[in-house]
Amino acid sequence: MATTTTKTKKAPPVPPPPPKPDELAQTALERRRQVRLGVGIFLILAGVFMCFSIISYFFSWMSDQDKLFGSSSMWSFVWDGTAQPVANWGGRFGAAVSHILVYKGAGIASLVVGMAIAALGLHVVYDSKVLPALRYIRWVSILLLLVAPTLTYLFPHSSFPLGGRLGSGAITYLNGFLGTAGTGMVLLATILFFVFVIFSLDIRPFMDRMRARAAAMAASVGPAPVFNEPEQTAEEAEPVPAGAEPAATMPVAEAAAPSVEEKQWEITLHEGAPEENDIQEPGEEPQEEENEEYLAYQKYLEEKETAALAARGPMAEAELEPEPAVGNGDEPEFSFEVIQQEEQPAITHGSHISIASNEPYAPELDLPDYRFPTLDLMEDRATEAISLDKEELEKNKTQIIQTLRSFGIEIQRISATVGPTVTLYEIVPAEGVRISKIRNLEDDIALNLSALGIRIIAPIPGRGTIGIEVPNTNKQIVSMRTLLGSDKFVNNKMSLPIALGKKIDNENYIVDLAAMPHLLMAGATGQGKSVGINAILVSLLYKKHPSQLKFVMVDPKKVELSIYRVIEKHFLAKLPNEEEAIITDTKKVINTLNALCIEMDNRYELLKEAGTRNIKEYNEKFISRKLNPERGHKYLPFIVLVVDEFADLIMTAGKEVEMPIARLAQLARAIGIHLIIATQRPSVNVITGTIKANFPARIAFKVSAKVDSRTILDTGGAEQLIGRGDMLISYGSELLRLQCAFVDTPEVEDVVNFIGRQRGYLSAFELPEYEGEDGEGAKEVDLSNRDKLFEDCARLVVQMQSGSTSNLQRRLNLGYNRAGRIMDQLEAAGIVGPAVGSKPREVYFKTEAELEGFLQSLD
Ligand SMILES: Nc1ncnc2c1ncn2[C@@H]1O[C@H](COP(=O)(O)OP(=O)(O)OP(=O)(O)O)[C@@H](O)[C@H]1O
Repeated sequence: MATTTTKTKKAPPVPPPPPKPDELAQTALERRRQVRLGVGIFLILAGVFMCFSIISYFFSWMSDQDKLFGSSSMWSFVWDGTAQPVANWGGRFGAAVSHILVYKGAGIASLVVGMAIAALGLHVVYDSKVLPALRYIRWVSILLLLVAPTLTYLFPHSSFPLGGRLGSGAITYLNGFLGTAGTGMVLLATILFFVFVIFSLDIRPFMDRMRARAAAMAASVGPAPVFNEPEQTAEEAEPVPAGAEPAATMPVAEAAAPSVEEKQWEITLHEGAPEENDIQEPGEEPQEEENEEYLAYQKYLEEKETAALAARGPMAEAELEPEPAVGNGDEPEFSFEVIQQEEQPAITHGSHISIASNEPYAPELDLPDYRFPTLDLMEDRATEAISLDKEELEKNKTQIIQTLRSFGIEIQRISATVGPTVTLYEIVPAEGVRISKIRNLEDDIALNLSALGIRIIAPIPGRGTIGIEVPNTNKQIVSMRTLLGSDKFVNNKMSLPIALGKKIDNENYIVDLAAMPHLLMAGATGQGKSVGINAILVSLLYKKHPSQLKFVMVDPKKVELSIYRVIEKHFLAKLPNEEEAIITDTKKVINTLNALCIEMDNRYELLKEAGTRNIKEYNEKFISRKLNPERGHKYLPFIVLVVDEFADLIMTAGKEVEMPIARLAQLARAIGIHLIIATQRPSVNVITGTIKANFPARIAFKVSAKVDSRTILDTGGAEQLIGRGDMLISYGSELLRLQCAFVDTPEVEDVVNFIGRQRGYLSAFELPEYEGEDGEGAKEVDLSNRDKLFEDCARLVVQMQSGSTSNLQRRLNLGYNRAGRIMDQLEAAGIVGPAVGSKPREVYFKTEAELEGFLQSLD
């Protein structure tokens, strides 16, 4: 059987494929990395070895030097295996290296050579640029050249070669050339030169400060400055209107934003149906007019702004028109902006006052570049104007006539005024109908008309008619922008104009807070208080320059006013050393209120000295440079204290808050401190008699019960409001229904950010320091100079066993400050304990007999 063997043919060995070019590159890269690593580690070890050897040279140099000098050459010393062992930690090689570097080289300073080599090794390991090597060489050389001669110069007789040959050689040469003193000076000058170069020091600010101090000292002994009689009237110095540039660059009249033609929408219902033409749709023509003028005005502002930016150079223009971000295929777009902050000198309040000039003083020059917020920051709500429903008017009119007839009241005439949220039907009753009859039927009429929030005004003061207010089905939002752009707002001469809203006849309601002079706002939660506060604050921000107005903000709810934080350096005031300008902590509120009381007293002193009766007269005198700043006179900005949620403060701090508030409310009007206090709890223990007596202007938003309305306004009506900014304001003898202007939080944010982005003062306006009663920085009380009523107060306190300042005030008819002073004296005498929050102080004497004995011992 034949066998067949199949020989499998061996395949020839396949050569490995040639490496691809990028693989080659990769390998070369890897090899380079490894070489670098090796060299780097070598350098690090060499540097460390060198340092070790040099350090040990300090201790071993004497014995090793003998052995080294005993050898025929350095070379044979290092390589001679039979030579005696050396003490250097680096062995013979280390001893030889350090001998060369220290003894023959630069002494101790040679250490930097070892350190530099190790550092260079680190750079090589981490693959940094080689350039640092050159930098190292430069700095090492400088150090060696400086340190070696200096050490030799300072320790010329040291046995150790501190400066090495380099040091001794240099000093010997310099001593011969300049003498010892000259050498010292050259060394000092060289060291100073390098210190200034290395640390980039600049002595010019120091020199400037010294010069300024010298000038101030010279001025204080020089002649007093001359204060000129004014040529300009106070009116010319009036504040700049909203939206306008400061008066220095643009006259007030020119700067005025366009006025809005006020329109009243009145229909008169003659014998039934209203005439077509009687009704004018709100917001059509006037709105257009306003827009046109407004746009022109905006264009003017923009042009001005562009010109100003152009004047500031190319960087500023870049801010105006940022380069578009360039996107590339599917890569995400990436753009960045570098905001260059111009270095500006710090501005403090009244900082430009020392300008020697005959010109009237202009407080705005503190921040001459300040731009008022522009109207475009406010949302345009013109489209939200109502379309008046004639059917609704007709229906309501018929119902009113029929209801009154069913109660036996005939009417002569009825007319309607359509407001933003309610329509006022004015009725003239038939002859012989007594108004008291209608007033008595108020509830029944309201029930029959069965509309929510009906309010009857019988009679309308000064009109002799009876008013019935009926809410509109479609309510109009009152646009803040319209109010701020209105002629009445822009061109008024009020000190603190606030645009509150629109009256029922659509007239803009703009009043002067300075004349009010304080404002109390109350209403149930969610009815528009915060919007109202924002409307007031925004109005003031549109009208006042940061030098003319400061706010003290108290916000126990912590969220409502925090938005205004960004204008701290422009418009806010706070206690010295206080971090937060918006106060949320009750204890700090008490201190701030008391600080405001001190500010008030200080201002009264200034007014008295100036012989003026109020802040307006005082500032006018100051502006016309009739008051000397060196005698403490200064321009006084208005201060507006805003408290959002007063109830919270009263609940936690009670009298401690109520007393300074009442004091401020009573007295602060003349010196330009005004209060705006809001609460959602209109109860009698929050809005107390004292508070009410001092707040003649009060606003009520919708409340839940008539009693609350009475607490706020002393009359009912607020319970019938319809919410969402519908409000009643009691001011003077008037009680008006208003629709509050609407300003949304993002709009407020835009306004404050617009201001906050601008250059402000160095810090917030500082109120006077107030030391709390609780002993932090305890006041020094002089018991030898006790108040006349000290003993009476002591007896009263012991009788009542309660150390309460307000008790002293009430019982002995004392002022707040005096009662506080006496209480401090009682504490210093050890009759009462320290204050603990709002609680009365502890009385240490239990009986009057005990006290009498103590009082005699005091005498
Ligand atoms: N003038 C207004 N015009 C239109 N809507 C308003 C107006 N005022 C308030 N509103 C509406 O009512 C809501 C609540 O208003 P706001 O926050 O001012 O109430 P509030 O009384 O401050 O409430 P709280 O006491 O809880 O803070 C607003 O979000 C807004 O929708």
